[in-house]
Amino acid sequence: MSEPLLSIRNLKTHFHTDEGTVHAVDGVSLDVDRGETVCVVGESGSGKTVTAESITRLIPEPPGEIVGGEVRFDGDDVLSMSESELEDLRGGRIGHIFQNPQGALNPVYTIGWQIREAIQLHDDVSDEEAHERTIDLLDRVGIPDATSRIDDYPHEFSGGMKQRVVIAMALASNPDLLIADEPTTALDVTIQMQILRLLNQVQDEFNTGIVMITHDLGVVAEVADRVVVMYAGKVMEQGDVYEIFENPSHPYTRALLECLPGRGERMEAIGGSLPSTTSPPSGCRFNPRCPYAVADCKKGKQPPMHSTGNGDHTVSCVHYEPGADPSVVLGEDSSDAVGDARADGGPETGGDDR
Ligand SMILES: Nc1ncnc2c1ncn2[C@@H]1O[C@H](COP(=O)(O)OP(=O)(O)OP(=O)(O)O)[C@@H](O)[C@H]1O
Ligand code: NI
Repeated sequence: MSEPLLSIRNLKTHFHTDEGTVHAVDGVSLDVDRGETVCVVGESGSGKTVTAESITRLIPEPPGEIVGGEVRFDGDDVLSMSESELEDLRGGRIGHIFQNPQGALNPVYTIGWQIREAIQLHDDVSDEEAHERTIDLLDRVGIPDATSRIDDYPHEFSGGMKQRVVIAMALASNPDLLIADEPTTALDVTIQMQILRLLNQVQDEFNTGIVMITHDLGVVAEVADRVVVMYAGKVMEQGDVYEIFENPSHPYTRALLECLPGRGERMEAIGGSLPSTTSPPSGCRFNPRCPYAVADCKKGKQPPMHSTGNGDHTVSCVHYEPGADPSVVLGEDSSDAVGDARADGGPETGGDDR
């Protein structure tokens, strides 16, 4: 198989604060292929944004510092790039869409001017051609009457239309990778769906890789090919979107899914709160809140990623260690299927062969 478009290995990003060192991202690995959407999910404060911003080194340094790991984009080592190489990458081959379109647009310039700037920053084209492409981009992101709206200022657009403008800017350089951090959170549900569909169309057309950060599992179900579940700076579980929804394996993922309306019986949020980021618990980060925690979960490091036996679905939990019994987490119903798949002797065999 060819190399992924984006490959993050064991990334560690810390913040040096008066209260101590914040381990915001603590050994995260993930891959994104061309044309693939990878959703990064997890509660507030789990390190999703810091992971995304570390990719093109957007985190404020200081207090932030990438203290370890590797980020490769199309084979290039991003963490060793010079500032000018990084500037070429940002808004060039990698486009960013942030949560709040307000912050991404400059209120004193027309949106046409801002998109033309984004085009000409990376492409040596005439004003006339940049103008044509601006209209084309606005058309493509579904802004009606683009020719006349090009001279409007950001405040003349609604929230949904502003986010479309931001997406047009991110697309100005025909990026290979889009990083979208909660791109629809500030928008109402109908607009949200339109924006997600738009990103999907762009992806189909240009084979763009997308990293989508969200804590909305409805969005995940809508757009994700693969899902990475983060908790307290660590990856708890990752795999194909169907696997994550059908066979959620980490107790944390299962708790997250049970919070989805219409899924489990429990609709309340997960009990307890995120551990201290400056002195996280030993063992699995989730152990203080985990109903299945045993002595092994409380010592040493975060467990390695163990295969669930289904494709590339992996989970950082001692109950999935080779030889362990995941039915502790999964309950009786699921023990057959998982035991069979793992082929290391589940308690009962000969159940239905799904
Ligand atoms: N500039 C900073 N200085 C100190 N700590 C920071 C800074 N930026 C982020 N952090 C800390 O890093 C951790 C991860 O934050 P991050 O913003 O990545 O979370 P998130 O998963 O994106 O949450 P949300 O869903 O709320 O956006 C948090 O504990 C946060 O307080
Ligand atoms: Ni965030």
